[in-house]
Amino acid sequence: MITLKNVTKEYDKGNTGLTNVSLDVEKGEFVFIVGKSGSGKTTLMKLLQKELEPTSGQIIVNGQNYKELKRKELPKLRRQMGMVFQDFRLLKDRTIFENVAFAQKVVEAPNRYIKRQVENMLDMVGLKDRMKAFSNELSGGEQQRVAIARALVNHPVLLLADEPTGNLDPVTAREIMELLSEINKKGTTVLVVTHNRELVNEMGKRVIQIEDGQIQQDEARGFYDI
Ligand SMILES: Nc1ncnc2c1ncn2[C@@H]1O[C@H](COP(=O)(O)OP(=O)(O)OP(=O)(O)O)[C@@H](O)[C@H]1O
Repeated sequence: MITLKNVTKEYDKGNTGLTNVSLDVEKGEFVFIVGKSGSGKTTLMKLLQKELEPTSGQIIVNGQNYKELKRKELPKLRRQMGMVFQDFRLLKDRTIFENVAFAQKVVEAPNRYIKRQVENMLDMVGLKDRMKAFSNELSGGEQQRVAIARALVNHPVLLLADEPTGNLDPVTAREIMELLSEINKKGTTVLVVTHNRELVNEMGKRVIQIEDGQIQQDEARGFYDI
């Protein structure tokens, strides 16, 4: 699903985001990305979204070599990926339904189809009965569920989550991580950047540890031992 070959990302003024990173993630995997602040985790996520270009090396996601991708093919690539962030990033003046439907409107699906899809997604995250509420009427955990529904409504093959539990209390964080795990069990490949040591150690998933822009450790049933 994801292949990185000798990927280096240097920022202006000589700051290095990643150095010579090679990595393979198979379809259907669940992977935690851990590492200290400034180690390069967000750089990796941005490279995968093609928000940043690597200085050198190759990135191939879902069979698409980023170097060969034309600008007009970018929206299609992005639709194959769902994104979830620490700060939820919902539209505050819109209802829950509209927040999720918005992602579908972008692909110009027919209204009846949109309604069914949005309701299915909100049902999956346990918020169908709140779909007329506004996002500021929801708790942090509920807002993150909406963000997850929005990320999945176009049926992406890959879900990228950057610190999805960073703003949540421990109980809610566990619920959100379990939801991501359930989504993964249904077939979506999931990458989660996190500082949540307890949940990483509990869940027994693959853990890739990044240190100073390089992969320090990559273990199938890893631990967060930084
Ligand atoms: N836009 C930028 N311009 C210059 N340097 C940058 C830029 N973005 C990141 N960096 C540098 O690249 C390195 C990796 O940063 P990155 O944001 O990927 O780390 P991170 O592991 O996501 O950190 P955190 O856990 O704090 O979010 C850091 O040294 C950072 O200062």
